[in-house]
Amino acid sequence: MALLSIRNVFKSYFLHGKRIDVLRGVSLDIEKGEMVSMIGASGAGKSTFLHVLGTLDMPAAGELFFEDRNVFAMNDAEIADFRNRTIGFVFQSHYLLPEFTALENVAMPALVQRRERAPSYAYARELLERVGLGARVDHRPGELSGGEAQRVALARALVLKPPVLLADEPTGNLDPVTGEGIHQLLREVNRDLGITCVVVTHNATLAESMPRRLRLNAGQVTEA
Ligand SMILES: Nc1ncnc2c1ncn2[C@@H]1O[C@H](COP(=O)(O)OP(=O)(O)OP(=O)(O)O)[C@@H](O)[C@H]1O
Repeated sequence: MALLSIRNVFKSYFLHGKRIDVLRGVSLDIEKGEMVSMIGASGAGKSTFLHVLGTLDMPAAGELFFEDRNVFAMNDAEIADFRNRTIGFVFQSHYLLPEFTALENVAMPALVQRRERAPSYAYARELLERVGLGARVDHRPGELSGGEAQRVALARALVLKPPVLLADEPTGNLDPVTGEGIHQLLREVNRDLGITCVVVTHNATLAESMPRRLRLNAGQVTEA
């Protein structure tokens, strides 16, 4: 059984009386432990796809299964709980809280969503060491480089130990060398922690380095 299975998903936007059909019957299986890249032209719908896959947005039609669980059939509270337990997100912007340290930012989801205290700090510190920031735990976001801030965001996305990580242009704001460092970390997260990763990227070289490559075009997802 696939870890994630999307079935016949449709999603349109309506703006100023016009309808944009972004996802037009997308079906896709992602197996546990896969490392998948997704490319596609600007505006093709990659972010839309990732948001639907991550339950941040609901489609007009279609199904999402996580193992044998029918996710879109759940109520809102169940979907939110599913998302918190299952999916880590990294976006193009890091969205770190400026008044908190790197350590506090990474621990935040565990503090807020799981109401933990000590264990989350220990694991948050371990994750910051894993992303090479053991010496920056007390820095606030304004005291970090762009690449370092994105590494903190990656550590934060992992603190609840999600089985799935979705990354939307995680290197879009970074220079190529720093971006490659983030992709390397994503590969390590996939290999060492066994986390299933889907990475949307404009960088064709990085996309091609992933074991499985998808393309979003004309509302359809195909193997690239
Ligand atoms: N909230 C919205 N309301 C109306 N149209 C939207 C909305 N969000 C996205 N769109 C449109 O839907 C299409 C797909 O957008 P999406 O952000 O998913 O594309 P993308 O492939 O991620 O693009 P990019 O690579 O430029 O980030 C675009 O044409 C966009 O203008």
